Amino acid sequence: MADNRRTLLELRQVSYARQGRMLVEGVDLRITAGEILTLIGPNGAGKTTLLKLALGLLPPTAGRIDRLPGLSIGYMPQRLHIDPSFPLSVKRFLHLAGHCHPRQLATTMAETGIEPLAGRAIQNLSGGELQRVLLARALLRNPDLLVLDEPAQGVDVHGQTELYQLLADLRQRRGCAILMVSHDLHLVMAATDRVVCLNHHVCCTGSPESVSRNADFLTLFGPAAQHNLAFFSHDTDHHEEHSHG
Ligand SMILES: Nc1ncnc2c1ncn2[C@@H]1O[C@H](COP(=O)(O)OP(=O)(O)OP(=O)(O)O)[C@@H](O)[C@H]1O
Repeated sequence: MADNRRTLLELRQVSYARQGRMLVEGVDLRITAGEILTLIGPNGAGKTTLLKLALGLLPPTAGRIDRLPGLSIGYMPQRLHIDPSFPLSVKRFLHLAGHCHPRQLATTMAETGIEPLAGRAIQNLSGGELQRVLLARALLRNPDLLVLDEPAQGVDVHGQTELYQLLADLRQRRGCAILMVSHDLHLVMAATDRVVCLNHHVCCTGSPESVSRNADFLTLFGPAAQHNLAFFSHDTDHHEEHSHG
């Protein structure tokens, strides 16, 4: 991607209300080409709702959302309903979802390390295996922006580290931006350029270091945040080398 500072997506004062409840309130958010931006926040804070607004799956109640014309987005949802009575191999699932060239399918499966799963029934995959298949599906769109809703859910601790490393590699190799929701605070802090802490409204935003020191962040996450800081300090130098600021 030639211009790494190009704005891909911008939300201005975006709100979303449902049944009289304000789920997202006055959010400003800008995603530029090639950056990794992570949304954190407690359960029910509106993170998934905000992703759906950004994707255009929900219409905002107020505010405006601008997407770069022709922007290609790959979305990995938090949940996927698969009919257990309709056996479907991983390869067929990806083929149906991707409408892509067999060579592109093979490359993407290699990139995400799921070749050994090709013939397995999608219904029988473990949580971590399924997450990689869903990531591959999102990549088949050749996205400028990958949107991932809790990509590491159901993945064990070792697998989580690998998954975040894979995301960093994908960004490096493909130059795509990544917007993701995560609860794995300490892992995310090392694997992201910018953090947005959401509790319906944006509580704080900035580099991982600045957010992890922010009073609102510490209030929201309490002891978990302190724990996180201990982990994060190990990774700070490493992260700084790759930071986009
Ligand atoms: N279709 C809907 N109708 C009514 N309320 C909804 C709907 N979808 C979500 N909500 C509510 O909106 C709030 C925010 O939900 P959302 O899924 O965006 O939160 P989240 O931050 O992603 O949570 P989690 O971390 O638990 O996944 C929750 O209280 C949820 O119950």
